Amino acid sequence: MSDPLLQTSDLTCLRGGVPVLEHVTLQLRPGAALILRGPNGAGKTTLLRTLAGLQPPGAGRIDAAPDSLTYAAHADGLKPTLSAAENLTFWAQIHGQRDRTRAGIDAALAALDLTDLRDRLAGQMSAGQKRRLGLARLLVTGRPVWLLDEPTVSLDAASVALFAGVVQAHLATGGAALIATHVELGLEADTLDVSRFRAAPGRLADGFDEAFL
Ligand SMILES: Nc1ncnc2c1ncn2[C@@H]1O[C@H](COP(=O)(O)OP(=O)(O)OP(=O)(O)O)[C@@H](O)[C@H]1O
Repeated sequence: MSDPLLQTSDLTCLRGGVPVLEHVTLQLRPGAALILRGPNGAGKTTLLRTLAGLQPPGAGRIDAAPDSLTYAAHADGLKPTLSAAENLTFWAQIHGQRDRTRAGIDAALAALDLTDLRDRLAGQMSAGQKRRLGLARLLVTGRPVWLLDEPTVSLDAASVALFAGVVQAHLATGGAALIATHVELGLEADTLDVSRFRAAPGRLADGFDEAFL
């Protein structure tokens, strides 16, 4: 069996400096998707943010190759005054994919059914179109592990199916995905209910840095 692309052991995840999850142990191997479940407030976003490096763990380990993770958060994170193609070019460049060709950008647009909107400013797109463009960014990062927080928000049924196909194709090429979602994506994947890692009511972690609210 191939080595995991992402592995945590005994991880404590903090929010606002207070432990939300404790003893999180998971593995993600090439070709695998893991669906994160749990009621509102259970800690799915907190776990993804911690894995993405947006806040330091309170304890435990995260093992992944350098620059192997990319995070698609609740917000689309688009530049409204750039076109769809310009947004993807920008995103490819900040992920060090400077040689990403026009064909690569166009392929990402096509995968999310955005070819006709190639030159449309992101700020002039509908909510679902913006979300599809936000998801197309994943394809130009060159990163194998996708951390996805409610990726299907604003998507209609056809777009949910389209996106599920994009994830499936990513897995088929040896990628992996950790997906927090309340929606059934139809992927062959294990599920993990983060409620089982709920931390005991806690106090502010030692050395808490307010930069990580
Ligand atoms: N900035 C913050 N400071 C302190 N606590 C926070 C902060 N953001 C979220 N929390 C708390 O952390 C806990 C976990 O929130 P989180 O956003 O990870 O849940 P979730 O499982 O993603 O929920 P949902 O399904 O609603 O998206 C919640 O109790 C929430 O109120």
